[in-house]
Amino acid sequence: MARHAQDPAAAPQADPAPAAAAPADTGAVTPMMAQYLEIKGRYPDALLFYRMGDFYELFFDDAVSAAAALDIALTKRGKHLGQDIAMCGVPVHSHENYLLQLIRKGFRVAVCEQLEDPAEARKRGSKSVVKRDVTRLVTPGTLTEDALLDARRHNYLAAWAEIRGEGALAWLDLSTGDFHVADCPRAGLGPLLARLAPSEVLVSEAAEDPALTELIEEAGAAATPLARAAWDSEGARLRLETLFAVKALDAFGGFSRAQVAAMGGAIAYVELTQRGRLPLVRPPMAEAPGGTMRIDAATRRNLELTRSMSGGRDGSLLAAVDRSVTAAGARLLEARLASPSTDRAEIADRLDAVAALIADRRLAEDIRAALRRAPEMERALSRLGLGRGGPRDLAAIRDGLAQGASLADRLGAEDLPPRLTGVASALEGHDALTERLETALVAEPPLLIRDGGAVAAGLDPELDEARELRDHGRGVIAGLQSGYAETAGVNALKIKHNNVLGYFIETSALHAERMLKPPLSETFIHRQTLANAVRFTTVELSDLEARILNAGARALEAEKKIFEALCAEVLEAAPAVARAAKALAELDLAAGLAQLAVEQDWTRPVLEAGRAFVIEGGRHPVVEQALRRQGGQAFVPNDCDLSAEPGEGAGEAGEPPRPVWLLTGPNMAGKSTFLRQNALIAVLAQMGAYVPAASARIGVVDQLFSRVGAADDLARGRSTFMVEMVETAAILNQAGPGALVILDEIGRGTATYDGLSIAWATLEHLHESNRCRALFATHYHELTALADRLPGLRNATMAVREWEGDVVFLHEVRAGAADRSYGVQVARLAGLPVSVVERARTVLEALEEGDRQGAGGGGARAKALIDDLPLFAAVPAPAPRAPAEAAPSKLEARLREAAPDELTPRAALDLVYELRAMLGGD
Ligand SMILES: Nc1ncnc2c1ncn2[C@@H]1O[C@H](COP(=O)(O)OP(=O)(O)OP(=O)(O)O)[C@@H](O)[C@H]1O
Repeated sequence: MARHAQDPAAAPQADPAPAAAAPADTGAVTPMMAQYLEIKGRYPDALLFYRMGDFYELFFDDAVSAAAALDIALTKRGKHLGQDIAMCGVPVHSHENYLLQLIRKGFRVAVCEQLEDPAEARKRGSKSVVKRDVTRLVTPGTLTEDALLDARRHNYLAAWAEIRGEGALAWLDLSTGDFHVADCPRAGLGPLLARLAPSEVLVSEAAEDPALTELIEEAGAAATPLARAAWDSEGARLRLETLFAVKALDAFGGFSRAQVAAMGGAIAYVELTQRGRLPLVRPPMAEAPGGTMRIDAATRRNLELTRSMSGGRDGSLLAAVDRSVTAAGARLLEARLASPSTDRAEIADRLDAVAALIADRRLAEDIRAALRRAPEMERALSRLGLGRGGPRDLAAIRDGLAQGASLADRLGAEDLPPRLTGVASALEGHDALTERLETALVAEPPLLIRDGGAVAAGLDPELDEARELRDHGRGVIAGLQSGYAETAGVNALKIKHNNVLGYFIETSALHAERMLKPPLSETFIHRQTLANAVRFTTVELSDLEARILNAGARALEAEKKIFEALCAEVLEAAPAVARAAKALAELDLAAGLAQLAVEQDWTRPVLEAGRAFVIEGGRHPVVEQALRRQGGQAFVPNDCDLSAEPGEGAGEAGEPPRPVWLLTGPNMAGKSTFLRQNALIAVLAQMGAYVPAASARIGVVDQLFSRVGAADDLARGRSTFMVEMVETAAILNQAGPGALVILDEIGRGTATYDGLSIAWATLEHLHESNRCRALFATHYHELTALADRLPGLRNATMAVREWEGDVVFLHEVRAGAADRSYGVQVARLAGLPVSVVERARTVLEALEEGDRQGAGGGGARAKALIDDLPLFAAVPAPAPRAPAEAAPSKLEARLREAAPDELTPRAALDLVYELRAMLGGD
């Protein structure tokens, strides 16, 4: 629990609390309160952490909000303009935890520090206030502390700009320096945010667009408006050129005005929050349009790419494929998985690296062993860049580079594909810096430089001497004592210490005689004569004393100087160090994917130019691993061929392509699993991983869509069915020929016939208009008849066997259509009461019988059955629906619009014929 700075001991060095010295009700404002209000006035949207000695204090409304959010005591202190001042505080030494809680709850925090020693302030007069100012504005997107970050995830700050209808998104991880930008029209913002999952998104204040804010918040990020001036593309260009110390930004490639504005907005915000300290940002990388597979938010959720449905990492594809041993490797894996490539050369390059490490298992093992010992360099470097680093960050760079160098040696001896030779060369050439850090730092330095003991012995004679004095002052004095005894020829001479004189030389009155006379009196200076002892000092002794007293502070000063010099040297080499850090991440990723492929028996996919999609023996990576963990049934592999162009498929030459599969089969038979596994195989293949299949041949997928009969989205006030339809509409409007679409039980959220009709029309649209590769699972068996009419449609079904009235799932996908649903059997497996299952079975039989007899008969029969059974007969019949609720039939509508008075006999007869025809039948 945070204590409160109310007792004077808690804030020994601080000046009086804001109102403590204020006459309680005169309304006068103390100088300190004036300072507080002035600073707070500049940060109206943030909680102000106002430093007072060992505490950060919060006042007024800030205190009320923070005390509630942190569950700490809220107190009162003094008055301001006649009102009590609310106050609460958190200790400086443990403030990070509180900071994190506040940021998670959506607050921003301005950290206001004391910029001078309180003693300095006192020199200006007893009433003067310690100088203070905000040194940092802490927001979700600008965190750099390890304690506040998830090591295995990026923490992106994104900025979206729009100039004359052209949009762009820039994203920056301040904790690693990664900086990217891409064209991003408003319509593409949702999917891109879903991919990046930034924690904060900056938009122009001028936009004032609630829909935009809603979109950002839906992506789980905080939306932060930024003044219009920050986005001006010319100002932004200058800001970027200054940051990267280049004459023209073009040095990094051509950027559109919107891209420059977005990048400039992000950097302006960083400058604002870091109070002018320029972070170590890597030169921006522009993402080529269409360079990655487009996957929207709903698809990501559905396929559980990086998060499972329940929101955590467990159960996601990411968790199932992560074999990385470093945090940077894990971050790279997530970034790749979230944005599979569409560039075949790039994919092949990545796969070559994985293949090489599968071929040489020894090498892969050695790499992983070395990486386990390599500390996090990216975040250490970024903290050093922001002046927030410590000795341990330097040690991380030292050890990371050292591991890198030994890895480079190991890799250099092998014949490797380009990506791995590139890694090796990025890891070479840091020897001078590594050696420098090795000689300068102790093996395990402390977290903070002010703790002392970071710099190794033997580096700096001045530091060594100061430490010697600090730690062994007594020994040095003892050495001096024996020297003096010899010089004076007085064995009984002692060096002693008291609080009045400090160190002094003491001898008996008898021996003192000689020392009071020349030549000894030139060395020994008389200080005090007591009854039977005389005390002396020497210039050397008082000098030594002063040095012993200051030794601790001097040692620390010397360490700080060396630390700063080392930081400067590391920052000088920052771009190369950052490249080495990236290279280690790349190596970790490749070695992890190789490990995964070997361990899970995965295969290298073949990426093609056309629209093939031939998977043999495909498996679902997450379900398969879950089944294996449970130790029960093995996963049943299944083939899939959605190839869309003649000659691409696995079948006989001349067989027409059937890119759309309609999958039927009972509940629980494995339809959803099959659908998803094929999408996941495409994602894995294009991120550059091996895939869970016996073989896979895939024409690059540029858009991936997946929809499941949706869950309610009550937060947005949409019903299940509405969500499902909105999402389906998005697919039908967007999916192009390169898309892969997965639709699971579309239409199930409404009445049977409406659902069936919608599913029907959707399937036809996919086949006729979108002409993409698609998998469509349904319970509407009626749809299977479409295979006769749509040449690109193939019926497939999940095989089951019936055994003693129960259904046994074989999990095999076969050609053809399911004959029935087995829903009742599945209900029985699920443990529905026997009476209910039996009743359901009877009702089902009646309905099926009715169906065979024609539409009306079934209903009548079911009604008769219901009447038969007391259980159901006891339930009162539902009240008849109000006529207004029922939509008028065509017949009724036609009749209603007829005006009898105006009809000629002939027209009336025609109307009768017309109505009779509408009625249908014989
Ligand atoms: N190929 C397979 N091999 C082994 N087990 C499988 C396979 N496919 C699915 N299963 C098992 O069957 C369970 C149900 O699968 P899934 O949810 O895909 O069925 P479904 O047909 O979509 O069901 P519903 O229609 O009720 O949604 C899975 O959780 C898994 O345990």
